[in-house]
Amino acid sequence: MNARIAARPQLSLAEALADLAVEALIDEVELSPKPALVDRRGCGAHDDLSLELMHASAWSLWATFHDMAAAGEKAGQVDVALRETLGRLGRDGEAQMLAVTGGVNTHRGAIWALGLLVTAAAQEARPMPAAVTLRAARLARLEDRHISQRTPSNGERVRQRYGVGGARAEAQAGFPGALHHGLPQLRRSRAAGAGESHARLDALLAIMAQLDDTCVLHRAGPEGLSCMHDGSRAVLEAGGSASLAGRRRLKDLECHLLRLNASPGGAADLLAVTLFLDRLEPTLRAQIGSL
Ligand SMILES: CC(C)(COP(=O)(O)OP(=O)(O)OC[C@H]1O[C@@H](n2cnc3c(N)ncnc32)[C@H](O)[C@@H]1O)[C@@H](O)C(=O)NCCC(=O)NCCS
Ligand SMILES: Nc1ncnc2c1ncn2[C@@H]1O[C@H](COP(=O)(O)OP(=O)(O)OP(=O)(O)O)[C@@H](O)[C@H]1O
Repeated sequence: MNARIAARPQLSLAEALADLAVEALIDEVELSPKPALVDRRGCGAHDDLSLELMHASAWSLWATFHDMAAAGEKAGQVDVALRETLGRLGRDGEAQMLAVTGGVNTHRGAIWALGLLVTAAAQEARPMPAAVTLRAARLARLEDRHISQRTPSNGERVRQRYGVGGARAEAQAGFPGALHHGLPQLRRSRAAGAGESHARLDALLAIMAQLDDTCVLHRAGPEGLSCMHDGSRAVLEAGGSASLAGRRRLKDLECHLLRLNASPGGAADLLAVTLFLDRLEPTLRAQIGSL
């Protein structure tokens, strides 16, 4: 069981879920190396992000995740009223994040994905990954009437230009990048004897090998996306990040992504989702006890 959680035996369900979400974000950013992303070595392809900023941003989101989970628990079911409450909490969370980071987007995609998932998890008697992602998808498919007509986001521009789905479609489909790629690879690599960091890195690569990541498309177009897909697949096919051949290919992949200024931020968010889903049921069973 997780030490931080174990030290607080009286957690409510919403508190335990907020802890899990923040912890998934911290573990994602701390994982090193990660190709062209912020990690303990540096800021990857980003000149406006740092490890410290990512930590401060993750911690600042605890209350947002808590309130989303509490809203899910109170509502008890998926409906438009809950979707609109989440929209409001998500926009407030984004504003809080931007206040902490001085206007830099550190975790917009993560607020969206983990926000839906903590809310869904709060409603599941037995929060197994497939059930929680399905419920989160049902929430994501509902329309929020209060979404304002803001200036198009980077994701919106890229979706229109290249006809890809992005963060919204990934959630509406039940997070296949995490459920069908990240999580199975994490568990396969562990079962094959890889250390935990290598297993997590392999999970990230399995996500990167297939995701239409709008962060990459926005910064480096289709060339960047193909480089990410092909390069990640090459590492896994060479034996994964724990093998020498895999590590050589990982180095090539990072050089290539950095040259293109491409950063797989969407894949990083889905790694956080993968870590969240991996721990969800066992942690809540140990922590809340009533599952
Ligand atoms: C859906 C969101 C992420 C906006 O997405 P959009 O693509 O328009 O914007 P933007 O480019 O700013 O952010 C997208 C982010 O998603 C991540 N991402 C990119 N590609 C993908 C992908 N294929 N799959 C998953 N995540 C991705 C990246 O981190 C990226 O930075 C979200 O910010 C939103 O709609 N918020 C409104 C408030 C709301 O309803 N909140 C609900 C909280 S649960
Ligand atoms: N370790 C990480 N390193 C970099 N980005 C990450 C990391 N973890 C998650 N991300 C995600 O990547 C996104 C940031 O990417 P990016 O800076 O490309 O977005 P942007 O603000 O839309 O675009 P840009 O800064 O290129 O104009 C965040 O929404 C965040 O959720």
